[in-house]
Amino acid sequence: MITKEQVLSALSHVEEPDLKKDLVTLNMIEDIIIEGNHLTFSVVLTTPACPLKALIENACRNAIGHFISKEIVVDVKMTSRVTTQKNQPLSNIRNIIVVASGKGGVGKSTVSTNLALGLAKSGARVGLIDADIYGPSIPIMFGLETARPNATQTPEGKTRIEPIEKYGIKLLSIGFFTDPNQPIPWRGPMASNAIKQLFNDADWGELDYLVVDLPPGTGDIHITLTQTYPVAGAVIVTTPQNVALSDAKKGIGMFLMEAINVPILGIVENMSYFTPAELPDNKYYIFGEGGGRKLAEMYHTAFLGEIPLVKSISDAGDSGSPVILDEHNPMSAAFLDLAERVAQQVSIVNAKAPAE
Ligand SMILES: Nc1ncnc2c1ncn2[C@@H]1O[C@H](COP(=O)(O)OP(=O)(O)OP(=O)(O)O)[C@@H](O)[C@H]1O
Repeated sequence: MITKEQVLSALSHVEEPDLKKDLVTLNMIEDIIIEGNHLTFSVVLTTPACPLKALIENACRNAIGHFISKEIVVDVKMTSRVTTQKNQPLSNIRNIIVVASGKGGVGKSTVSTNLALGLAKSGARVGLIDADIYGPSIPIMFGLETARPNATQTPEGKTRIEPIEKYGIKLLSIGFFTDPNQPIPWRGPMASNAIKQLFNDADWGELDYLVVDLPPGTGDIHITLTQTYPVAGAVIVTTPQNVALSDAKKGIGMFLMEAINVPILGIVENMSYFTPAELPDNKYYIFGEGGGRKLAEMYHTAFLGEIPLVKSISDAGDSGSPVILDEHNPMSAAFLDLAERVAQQVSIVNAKAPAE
């Protein structure tokens, strides 16, 4: 008969590749049940979107086989408990991820949308805030142009806004509160207050990740947000052109300023190459090649992936059904990979700076 101690001792040889410690030291092993030669245990990952799930499961099986006996029937349950970012004042929201770009029109909203849905697809509880006061595009991308969230008054006279739920996530856009045909000349404090309301007055419930689609560039919203609600990290979206890369550097520089101090989770290069639908294996690097990857290397941050320029992404965005929802489209897997890489980086940042 094997013992729990033997199991823990065997699993202490399995390292979590990102966190660089063994699973037992990281308290990731739970619910060990031994019945004859049948062993069951759970591995509690730091995110359901862990890209190393299969690898860790395999390593656990091998460790039991190698250090105890190959005769044991091993049943590993891969579960997760999402870690919380440092100093998060909103107790119900574990991690705020901002999506930013230096330049406009590079695909920030497309990435935010598919990232949020990708995280939800892996099993996480996800919210999405469209804080792009200059051109909120999330309502169109979700087919919610005419939606208006319910707002109620609490007995204390406070407004409670109910985020709209669609495709398994909760969302709010600054666009739900404005007339799309009536441009608003946002002044600094007014914009900052409107954004704060989306955080403070909304009934988000419990969230593992709140993704925030920021306006392009660097401005009041970025400063208000990062100073009022510490964020877990920023995802920077760029296209391969030099003009976009140079603006992306300014965006990164802002997050790294001492007064702002937001970790960069990584760089996504959007519209990396063009692939015609009828020739899916052909890649045309029309805007140059490798710029996003070089930028990531320059700032010692993760390169989160290349997303090609394909008509289906644009069509999906326009039709209110984001491309990640279409499992037959290869772009669905590409965005799911992206979501896993982002979740992985959040876990790494949290492990380096555990909540106080
Ligand atoms: N990889 C892609 N392939 C094809 N079209 C794309 C791709 N990424 C984004 N688009 C399209 O490009 C347009 C701009 O994208 P999006 O709104 O996501 O950019 P943005 O950076 O958020 O813009 P803004 O500066 O307005 O905030 C949209 O029509 C979108 O569907």
